[in-house]
Amino acid sequence: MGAFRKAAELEVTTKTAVLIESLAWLKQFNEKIMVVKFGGNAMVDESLQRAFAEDMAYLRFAGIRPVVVHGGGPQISARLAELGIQSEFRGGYRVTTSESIEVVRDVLSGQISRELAGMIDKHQDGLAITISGEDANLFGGRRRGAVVDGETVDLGLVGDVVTVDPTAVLEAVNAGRIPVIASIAPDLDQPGQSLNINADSAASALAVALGAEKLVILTDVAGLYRDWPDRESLVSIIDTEELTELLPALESGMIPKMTACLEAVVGGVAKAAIIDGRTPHSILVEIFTHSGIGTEVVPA
Ligand SMILES: Nc1ncnc2c1ncn2[C@@H]1O[C@H](COP(=O)(O)OP(=O)(O)O)[C@@H](O)[C@H]1O
Ligand SMILES: CC(=O)N[C@@H](CCC(=O)OP(=O)(O)O)C(=O)O
Repeated sequence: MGAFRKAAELEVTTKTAVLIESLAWLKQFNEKIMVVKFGGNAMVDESLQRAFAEDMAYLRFAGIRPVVVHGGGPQISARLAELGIQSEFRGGYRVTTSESIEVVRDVLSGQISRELAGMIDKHQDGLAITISGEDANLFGGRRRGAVVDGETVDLGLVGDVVTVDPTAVLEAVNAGRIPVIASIAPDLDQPGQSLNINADSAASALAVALGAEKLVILTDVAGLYRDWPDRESLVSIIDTEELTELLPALESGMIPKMTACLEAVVGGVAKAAIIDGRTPHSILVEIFTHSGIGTEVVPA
């Protein structure tokens, strides 16, 4: 009986400590915009998507204003494979043809945005609103290449976000809604043409334009590893100067991801964090505890 009571008391003390630790963060982030990028590799099963939707509702009802930008790389590759089209990545970006851009749009705006919004809406009708980067003048893009082994290579219909009109997103957020955004943009140089935008870089450009307090990127690794794949080399905090030096040594998906964090923080976002989205509710630990998790990028 004594031991049982002690265990119960300890459980209450632990829960109380976690709840009260969140007070500092609830105050800091109250009514602030937080851009959350949900990577395609972090949403590989429905239960992770459901937990993510729950977290977004949690943030919103805790007084924070979350804005979701989602990816869908593995899902786009799967759909292309069904159509007999092979995926090719260069420098972390998908080489995109006029055929594959239609698939990119279909999977991102037509499928994933709707699925995520539907799951968020389960917490309150009309809580989420889907917005594509092609809607309401949200993004304007310009074609870009990638640098591979010191050479610039062509990526086809791939772009950077060069203009952001955040009006529609701000209207949604001010109405208490959670925007769910797909990373595709009209090409400013070629009217009628769409460009495939890496979702990390779209999230970063949007975070800067919105003056977001924080950018959080959910992926399928614990964070940035300095000597990938050495699991002992996880970086917990890095400033923009050190990251600028490290960037040329990075490979594959980490290139757009860390570039996005760097550009967000240089652009005025106070912090950018990369966390493991495969652990359900990891974002709550990142936001509401002192130690956080994953890798945090801060100003130099
Ligand atoms: N230095 C590094 N640190 C962590 N992950 C790395 C690193 N270099 C390459 N990677 C790879 O990058 C992947 C994450 O990028 P990506 O697949 O594009 O994710 P997402 O779909 O979430 O955008 C990791 O799963 C890992 O395989
Ligand atoms: C240009 C480019 O690479 N675009 C990405 C867009 C989706 C994305 O970024 O998805 P993740 O966040 O899951 O990687 C692609 O086609 O895969």
